[in-house]
Amino acid sequence: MSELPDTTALTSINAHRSIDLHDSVDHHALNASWGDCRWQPHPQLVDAPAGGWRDWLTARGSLTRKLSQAAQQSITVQVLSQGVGQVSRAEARWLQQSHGRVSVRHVMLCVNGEPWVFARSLLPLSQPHPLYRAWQGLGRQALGHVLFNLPGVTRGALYHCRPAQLPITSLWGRASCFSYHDAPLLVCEHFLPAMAWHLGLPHPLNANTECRPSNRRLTI
Ligand SMILES: C=C(O[C@@H]1C=C(C(=O)O)C=C[C@H]1O)C(=O)O
Repeated sequence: MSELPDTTALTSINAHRSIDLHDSVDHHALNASWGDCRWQPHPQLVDAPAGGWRDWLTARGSLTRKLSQAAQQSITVQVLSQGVGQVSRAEARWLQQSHGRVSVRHVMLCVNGEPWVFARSLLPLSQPHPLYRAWQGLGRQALGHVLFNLPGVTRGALYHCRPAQLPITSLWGRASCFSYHDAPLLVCEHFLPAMAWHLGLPHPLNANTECRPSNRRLTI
């Protein structure tokens, strides 16, 4: 089977947009440092997430839809980048792609312009992927709209990571592998302080501390 063409090398789709988050984000650093994220199966964290966090970490439906219901507003997808990118060893193992190329999509799921969730999704390119065309055409449409409206897509077990494992301020993270006609697609989602603040979720490290986000925003 021939490799699918993907001419972009970590192309920033929104190069003209500036990101002004709680921390300044060097996107390439963000991509390269992803390997530091330690995913654990749910039972290992079973007692850790307090209060409403458990529900957010274990819900298996569309996160975009759940966020939109909780915020009572529509969610906007800000695409940070999409194109061939680096994957960590753990991610490569997860996708069984130790030598293959992978297309990496980084987005912020935003409410009122504030980033609530950072998501990193990976689609292997080492052989033709049945979701490749839809993936390439996503733009600002949420990946969840494709994944949860396509019969035959299945979702594997959810894994979690503890807060503060990204170069931006992140709270709990969750990840799982979707499968369509045996082709995998890995979706990793990290909850951000603005979401916790607006939804009244407890600070993951100190239940008595509020998750007040910085007043800096994603600017477009
Ligand atoms: C997977 C979903 O799609 C969301 C949208 C994403 C995107 O557009 O890149 C990525 C991760 C998700 O949080 C979902 O809604 O559950």
